[in-house]
Order: sequence, then C-alpha cells, then structure tokens
Amino acid sequence: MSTANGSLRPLPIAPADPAVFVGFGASGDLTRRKLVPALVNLRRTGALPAAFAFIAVIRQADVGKSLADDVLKAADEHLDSPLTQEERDWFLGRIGVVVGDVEQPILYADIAARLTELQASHGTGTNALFYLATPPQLFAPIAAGLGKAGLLDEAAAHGWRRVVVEKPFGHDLESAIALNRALSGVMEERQIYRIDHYLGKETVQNLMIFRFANSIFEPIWNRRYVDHVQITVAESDGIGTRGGYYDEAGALRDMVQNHLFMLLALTAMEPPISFDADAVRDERLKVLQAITPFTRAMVERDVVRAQYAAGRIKDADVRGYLEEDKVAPGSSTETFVALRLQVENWRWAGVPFYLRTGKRLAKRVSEIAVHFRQPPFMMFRDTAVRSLNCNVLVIRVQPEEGITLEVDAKVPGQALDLKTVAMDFKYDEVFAQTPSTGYETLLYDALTGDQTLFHRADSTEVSWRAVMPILEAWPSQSRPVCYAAGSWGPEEAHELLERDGRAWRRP
Ligand SMILES: NC(=O)C1=CN([C@@H]2O[C@H](COP(=O)(O)OP(=O)(O)OC[C@H]3O[C@@H](n4cnc5c(N)ncnc54)[C@H](OP(=O)(O)O)[C@@H]3O)[C@@H](O)[C@H]2O)C=CC1
Ligand SMILES: O=C1O[C@H](COP(=O)(O)O)[C@@H](O)[C@H](O)[C@H]1O
Repeated sequence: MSTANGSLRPLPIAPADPAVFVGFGASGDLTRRKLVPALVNLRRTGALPAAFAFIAVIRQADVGKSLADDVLKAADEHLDSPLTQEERDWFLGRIGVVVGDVEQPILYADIAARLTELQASHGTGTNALFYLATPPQLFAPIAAGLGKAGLLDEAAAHGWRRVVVEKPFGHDLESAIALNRALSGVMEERQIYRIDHYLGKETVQNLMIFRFANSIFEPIWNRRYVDHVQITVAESDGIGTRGGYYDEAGALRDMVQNHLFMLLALTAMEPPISFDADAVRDERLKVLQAITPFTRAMVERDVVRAQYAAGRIKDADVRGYLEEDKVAPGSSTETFVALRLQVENWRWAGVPFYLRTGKRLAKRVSEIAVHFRQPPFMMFRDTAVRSLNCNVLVIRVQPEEGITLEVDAKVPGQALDLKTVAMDFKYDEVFAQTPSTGYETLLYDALTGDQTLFHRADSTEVSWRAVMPILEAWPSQSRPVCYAAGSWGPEEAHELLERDGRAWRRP
C-alpha cells in the first residue's frame, strides 16, 4: 500500500504518531550533526509527538555514560538557537542507551526490553522507528538481527515498525541488489525508508510544486523549447574526516548515483497521476530507466573524472586530495565528476543533461539550470543587436535558495540594446521560515508513514545500473585529471560543453 505525499499535508502540521526512535550508530557524526538537531527542530514546530522516546544503540559502554549529554551539546552547535533548559530536560528524560554488538542476538533482546520499558514510562505505544546510522556494511546484519528478534513484526507488536536505511545504499549494483534482498527478507517494502537527504530539501520538493502547480512552465518543459539542462552540486569543503569512506566511494557513488540523479529525476519526470507515494516514485523511476546506457566510448567522451590538487579557497591554502587523511597513496578516486547524459523519452529526446559535482570547488552551490532555446534572430537582423541570449531558469537548491528566470530586456534609451536581467524569487525574502537541512522533513515523513521522499528498491537498482558502465570502464582508463582546489573543476569539464557549443553557467 502506498502513502500520501506530505507536500499535501494540511496546516497546521499535526504531531507525528507516538513512537520510540531507535538509533543505531548514535555515537556517530550523523546523529550529532543532523538527526538530533532535526528532532529538536521538529519538537519546536510541534511536529514531534509528546509521547516520544529515543534509544541510542552504541557499542562502547564508556561512551554511553555521557552520550545523552554529548549529543545534546553537539546538537546545540547545529541549531539556529541553542537548546533551552526545558528542551534539554525534555530530551534527557527521553534518551535511553543500549550497548552491544550488532552481530549478537542479545543486543536485540536488550533493545526489545528497553522498548517495553520506555513504552510504559513514556506512553509511546508500540510504534518504533529503527534508524541505521552506522557504517553501511552493518545495514544487513542489523536488519537481520531486528528481524530474527521479531522486532519488525507489526502484527505481534500491535504497532508500526519502520527502518530508515542511510546511504550509501550499496557500493555497486550487485551489493545494492543483495542489500535489497536482505531487507526484503525480514520486512515489507512499505516498512523500508531508504533515505536521500536531497529529497528532503525544501527547494528540491518545491521542484514538483513549481512544475505542476503552475500552468505556464509545463507546456515549454520539453525538447521543443529546452536546449539543455545543467545540474551542479558544488562543494567548497574537502573530504574532512571521512577519507576512509570517501576513498572507497568517490564522487560518482557518493553524489551522482543518488543525489544528482534525484535532481535529474524531479526535473525530467512526467506529472504523476497523484501525489500518492508510489505514483511519484513511479515517475522518478521512469526517468532513471530512460537514461541512455553508457557505452565505453561514451564514458571516454562524455564523462570527466578528476581529483583536486592543492590550491586556495577563501584566501587559505588547502592540501590536495592525495595528502588528505586516510586516503590511499596514489589513490585514483575521483573527487569531481562532470558528465553528459541523455534521457531517451518522448519529452527529452535529443536534449543533453550535463551533471557536475565535486569537492573543493570555488564555492558551495547547488542548482538546476534549464536553458531554453534561442528565439529566431530574424526580427533583429538589421539592428545593432549582435546576438540573443537564451532564457535560463535557475532553481537554486542551496544556499540562497530561490528561483531566477533570466530574460533579455531593452536597455532604456533611444538605441536598441539588450541586456539579460533576472526575475528573482528568494526564499528568505518571502518566507519567514528558512529551508531546513532535509532531515526534519524526512524524519517526520518516516514517523508518519510517508515514503514519497524515500527511494524504493527498484530505483536504487536502476540508478546503480546507470552508473555501472562508468565504474567498469574507469579502471582501464587513465588516472583522473587534476583540478586546483578552489577552481571550477578541470579544463576537460569545460571542454565537455564547449564541444557542444555551450558553456557551464558560473553560479
Ligand atoms: N555524517 C554525515 O554527514 C552523513 C552520514 N551518512 C551516513 O550515515 C551513516 C553514519 O555516518 P556517520 O555518523 O558519519 O559515521 P560515524 O563513523 O561518525 O559513526 C558511525 C557510528 O556507527 C558505529 N559503529 C561503527 N562500527 C560499528 C560496529 N562494528 N558495530 C556497532 N556500531 C558501529 C560507531 O560507533 P563508535 O562511536 O563506537 O565508533 C558510530 O556510532 C553512514 O552510513 C554514512 O554514510 C550519510 C550522509 C551524511
Ligand atoms: O550525502 C552526502 O552529501 C553531502 C552534501 O550534502 P549537502 O546537504 O551539504 O549538500 C556530501 O558532502 C557528502 O560527501 C555526501 O556523502
């Protein structure tokens, strides 16, 4: 059974169902920086139920002693305003800790006992949301442990049981299939919430509203009017402390296969027949299925992989990727990818989609730029106007969230002169509420049983299938090319568009 999309929720927002949140990997970075702050934000907006408790599942007993205090202290740094004493006491009174080894059945018996305890003391009822914020190789063992202990059996529990699975969802197609199989062996698809925090971002959700709640864009949203689309997710940060994970993953797995493909899917999808979760996910899936498979020749020609070298960002020297902690000597892991792909369907045949993402680029900015075709020049041919610019619609995902439409206007005066001007919508000028990190929305959706903004099993596999030919071709190709930290990527990425008579937008 599918669920209804949260975008259609009536205001004011109702508190989610009473539940216990069971966080695996609760001593980790994600819990501190994103999950706990998101839960605090949900409570601030009245979206967290009063009957709520949090079980932190960790492996080191000594960490457990101060864990509740530590995560709240860390959360403080990621909130717009620090926790009040009332909030601190509220959360402290609701956090329980369970220590153990995720491979051992006893851990799950302890979790079950703790659940019963908290259900009684906090009146949470029997709903439980299990959140897997651990290294990915533990997702399947944890699911198996939960399954064997009967913790996912909703009939026996008399309440819902849901599992949020963090990214990366697999390392390649084969491992994604295996993980889907492991999950579906112990629970129903409707219980699985594969997270992609980009889908929770306000601006990303707004893409569907922008396209389908306004009548003026849809008629021109196709190959007749669109020349090409550019999707950029640029980061100025490097890999930080995540070298161990990143060196195994690289930008294609870390960003393209999931986040950029979701931006692509939402940009290119057909209108769903409703906001029903499966109706929306069906349409996103069809876009991924329509990506023209990459041949080796296409990988060679249309995919640029690169790695950052030392450079300067914001007036500071930064080291190159190979000097980062936990990166293998001489690693050929890419920190930048630019590619050109085609969505072969009736709407988009012949329209190139250019995607690029990278670490240590000139600035942090994510945007989708839809470049429309040029108008016929005919009317201007005997005038001083030398060329016409094409209209560009830019959806700014982050930061400075908003939407800009670039149009040509006449420069005031007697001569005929044109200038490109921007019609601008900025979230922070229109709405009091600033767009969230995405985790608030996704946690609320998981707590209310809305799967729209989560990946379904089929889409994880189809997106891996699309990138596999690239991953398979790379080892036999030359090393990634270099780009200086603080730049907009390697020259080859610019050539990718120049070859087609186009250029990347400078965000
Ligand atoms: N951090 C982020 O911004 C993002 C993270 N993610 C994903 O979230 C997940 C967690 O990431 P993150 O919090 O950064 O990772 P961390 O390495 O910071 O934390 C991992 C957590 O898992 C625990 N853990 C590690 N090994 C074991 C084990 N063998 N048995 C039991 N527990 C174990 C760690 O416990 P201990 O403290 O004892 O080591 C820690 O609590 C990953 O899948 C990551 O890809 C996704 C997007 C963004
Ligand atoms: O999933 C990931 O996303 C972040 C970028 O997220 P954003 O919300 O800050 O844009 C990226 O840095 C990280 O490498 C990747 O794993």
